[in-house]
Parts: sequence; structure tokens; C-alpha cells
Amino acid sequence: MRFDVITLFPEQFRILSREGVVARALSRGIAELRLWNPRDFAPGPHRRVDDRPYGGGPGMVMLFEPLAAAIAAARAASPKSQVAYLSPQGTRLDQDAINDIAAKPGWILLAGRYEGIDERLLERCIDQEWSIGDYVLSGGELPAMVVMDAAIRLLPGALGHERSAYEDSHMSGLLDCPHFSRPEEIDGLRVPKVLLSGDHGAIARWRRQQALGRTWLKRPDLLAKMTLDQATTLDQATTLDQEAR
Ligand SMILES: NC(=O)c1ccc(NCc2ccccc2)nc1
Repeated sequence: MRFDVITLFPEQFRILSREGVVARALSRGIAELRLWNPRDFAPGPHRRVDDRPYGGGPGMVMLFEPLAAAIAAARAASPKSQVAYLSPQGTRLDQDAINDIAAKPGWILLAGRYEGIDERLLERCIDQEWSIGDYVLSGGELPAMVVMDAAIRLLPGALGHERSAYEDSHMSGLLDCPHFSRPEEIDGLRVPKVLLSGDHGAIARWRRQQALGRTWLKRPDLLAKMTLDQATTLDQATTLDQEAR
């Protein structure tokens, strides 16, 4: 999978190639990253990439021409990739959206700065607009890295243990179950007995019921997406959860 990122701050992306799942995927060729700086496409001696907004108001707007030229260069290098712009005005991403993103051959990600970009870029050059949440950051670079991390970890071979990506909570539409490791007892707090039983069926059931119970208590909105039959086991889970407490 190939990511082309258009950014005024390419140095920020060094962090991805240093350590962790994304760095390993990049070094193994499971994913590729290429950076494009709009300033390299800005004409004239001053190579301007931003200017004041028509109509007045605070801050600066990223100019059409350098971004359009950078996007065209990235499209030429990655003809199968669509262009996605990271902005608070974009479609909210969730795990389903990330799954779809990870299924594509590549993406050209546009990381905006300042107050945003000239609106005509959205008309002429951008295919999709995404938001990682309802808050404003100083730039689209971190959202771009969030999307890359969430998508790359789903690629075959990216995680040491394949199954852990697909057993993730949000992969099942539920929140995650509790996790425990050594020691068995900390300050009077013990590991649930079922996890020490070696009974993998009981353990799997307990984990599922815990995930259902937690989702019901903390994120009932996620349950709205689930079918009725799955939700009925919820009652059992909540009872079990009360018994376990
Ligand atoms: N919530 C997000 O995904 C997000 C994306 C970008 C961003 N900052 C850059 C920017 C600011 C204003 C207009 C367009 C881009 N902040 C948050």
C-alpha cells in the first residue's frame, strides 16, 4: 500500500520510519511513503504557499496553485491513488472507514495548515475529505499519521500476530475486553479465575461477555449497529458482570 503525503512539514513524518508497526511495515515494503512539499511547486522567487483570505479575517489560506501542482505530481507517481484531505469538515472516520481505506492500493493525503486551503481545491483536485475527530489541530500532519497507522496495521504481515488486528475490539464493533498479566495479585486485586483456568472456551465466552457488557455500559451507541440476537446475550453479560464484581 502506498501513501503519498503532501505537507509543508515533511520532517514530521520521520517518526513513522523510526520504530513500531509502521516503521517495520515500511522497511519490509508492506507499505510505502513518499512526501511532497507544496513549497517545491510554488512559483517565483518567494515561493509563496499561503496568502491572506479574500473577505478578510484572521490567519492565512493555502494557495491553490502549489497544492494543485503537488497533487498532480503525486497523482502522476501514484495513478491508482485517490486524494484525501484531512480537515475538521471531513467525514468522521471509524474502524469501518479505516478497513475500507486499507483495502485500496494507495492514498494521496493532503495535510493542510493555517486556516485551511482554497475551496476550489476541493472542487477540482480532492476526492475525499476526512476528519479524525471533532477538534481542530494546528495541521493535518498528525491526522494523516493517525490514518496511516490505523490502516497500515491492518495490512497482511504488518502485525507480529495476524489475528490480533482482527480480534481488536472495534474490529468486532465492540469495546475491548479487560486484559491482565503477571502477577496474579496486586494490592489485593486478583486476576479473574476464568483466565487462569486454561478452559479456552470459557475464556473466549467470558471475554465476549465482558466486551458486550462494557460496550453496553460505556458505548451503547455502538450496540445500535448490532443485530438483535447478538444484543440478547448482552443481558447475560451484564448479569455476569454484576456477579463478577
Ligand atoms: N479533525 C481533523 O481531522 C483535523 C484535520 C486537520 C486539522 N488541522 C488542519 C486544518 C485546520 C483547518 C482547516 C483544515 C485543516 N485539524 C483537525
